[in-house]
Amino acid sequence: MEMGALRFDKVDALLRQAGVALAPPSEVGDARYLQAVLDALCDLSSTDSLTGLMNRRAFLSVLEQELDRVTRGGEHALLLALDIDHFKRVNDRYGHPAGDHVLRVVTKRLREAVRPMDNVARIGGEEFAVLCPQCPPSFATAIAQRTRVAIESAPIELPEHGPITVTISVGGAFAQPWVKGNLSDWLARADQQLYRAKQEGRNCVRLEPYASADVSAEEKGLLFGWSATDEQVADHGQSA
Ligand SMILES: Nc1nc2c(ncn2[C@@H]2O[C@H](COP(=O)(O)OP(=O)(O)OP(=O)(O)O)[C@@H](O)[C@H]2O)c(=O)[nH]1
Repeated sequence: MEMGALRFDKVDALLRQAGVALAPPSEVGDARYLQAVLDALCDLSSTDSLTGLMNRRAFLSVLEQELDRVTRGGEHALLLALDIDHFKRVNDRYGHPAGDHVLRVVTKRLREAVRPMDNVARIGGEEFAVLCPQCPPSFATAIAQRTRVAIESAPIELPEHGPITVTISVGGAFAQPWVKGNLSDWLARADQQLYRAKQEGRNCVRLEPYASADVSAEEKGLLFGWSATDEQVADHGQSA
């Protein structure tokens, strides 16, 4: 392929604007340059530019993979939906830049409040989500409360305006092993709990009640076409 036949003016401008500097093809060769452009565009299209978090599109893709893993017999996964309380008032009182500052501080605190393996994303204006893989339901309340407390526990210092108290409401829902899950259903269930948290006073956590799924070997076979031998292999794999 002739590099001269491709137009790079728009992509160059976009990457420069995003602060991405790539070595030119004359230095690294055509193939490596093209790969670097593709990688940079992938990063841009999956990142929220204000907070640096994964955006909704990228998060849905991660969630889909996790659902698949859990459905095939992994451990439970917890999805948290988190929303800043009365965020409109922050914008209205202190201005949009102050609101943006709050979004960045909330991001930092959420990242610090969860495990490195958990995925934090910004999925809407003032709405965040956290995916906690391998999360036994008995840990869920503590994890969700940790995120809530991380935001409430210290005021956020607004440049030019001083400290304000910010709180979040948190809703959570599980993906269960051996249950064929559905992405939009999982999101909707977490959102339902978030709605409950808002209705029941804000600055609180509401998790869906956990129902254990006892799935027989026969049902697993029907769901995934597994044989008893497959299952023995999988069980040995897990306990090793
Ligand atoms: N500063 C800033 N504000 C944003 C951004 N995205 C969305 N918003 C604002 O987020 C606010 C959301 O307001 P509402 O949906 O009414 O929710 P709320 O005021 O947080 O109220 P509750 O969620 O019911 O507690 C609106 O004022 C949006 O303009 C952003 O990127 N930056």
